[in-house]
Amino acid sequence: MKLKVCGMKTKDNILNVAKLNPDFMGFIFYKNSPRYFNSVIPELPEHIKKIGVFVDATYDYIKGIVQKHQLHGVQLHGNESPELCKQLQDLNCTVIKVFSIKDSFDFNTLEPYEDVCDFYLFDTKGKHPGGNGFTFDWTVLKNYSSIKPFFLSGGIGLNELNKLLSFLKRPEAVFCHSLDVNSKFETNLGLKNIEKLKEFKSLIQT
Ligand SMILES: O=C(O)c1ccccc1NCC(=O)[C@H](O)[C@H](O)COP(=O)(O)O
Repeated sequence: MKLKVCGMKTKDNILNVAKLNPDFMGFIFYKNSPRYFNSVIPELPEHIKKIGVFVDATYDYIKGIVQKHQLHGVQLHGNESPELCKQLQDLNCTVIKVFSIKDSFDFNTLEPYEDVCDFYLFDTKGKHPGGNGFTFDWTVLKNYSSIKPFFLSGGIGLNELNKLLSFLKRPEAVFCHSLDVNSKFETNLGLKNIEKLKEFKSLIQT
């Protein structure tokens, strides 16, 4: 199972997380987030994909950030249109379209995005567009009707491990490509706990 660590902020912490070799690292380019990234991403090993997180940003803003930080992909947390996703794919960017779930979800909503994004990411619907820190009912994914690989996100931490490992054995997890973690591994906003991440990574990869 692949791992994305999201909401990175400071140089030392970014470099320490990078030593764990996650598959993706996420940087939030949404000014209202306490994890807003407004700095320079230090050089990372090529195999760690740099993902920019946006909420209802314009094409020009996203394109500017992608070019400035040499991002591999974008993660879209707002009401971005399929047309915008297509434009971003044409930039040679991996597009991860986020859908937030509370108690239920109409998977027909995904249909217009099928051909214009590379991954879906299922997060928990809460007060904020992301980083809410609690899980949604993963059994909702029993109705997942696509074959597109998805990221599972929202409140995932070490305490969720047993539930997570049993979810990953279920048929509805067959297209689960990566786990996305954030606030449950923080010592402070944007600052990740390396030991906890190391433990989590080893447990999801055994
Ligand atoms: O984390 C944020 O502050 C944030 C704000 C606005 C949009 C997205 C944001 N985070 C994106 C992520 O990928 C998070 O990892 C995801 O929402 C799960 O977060 P958490 O529930 O804290 O594990």
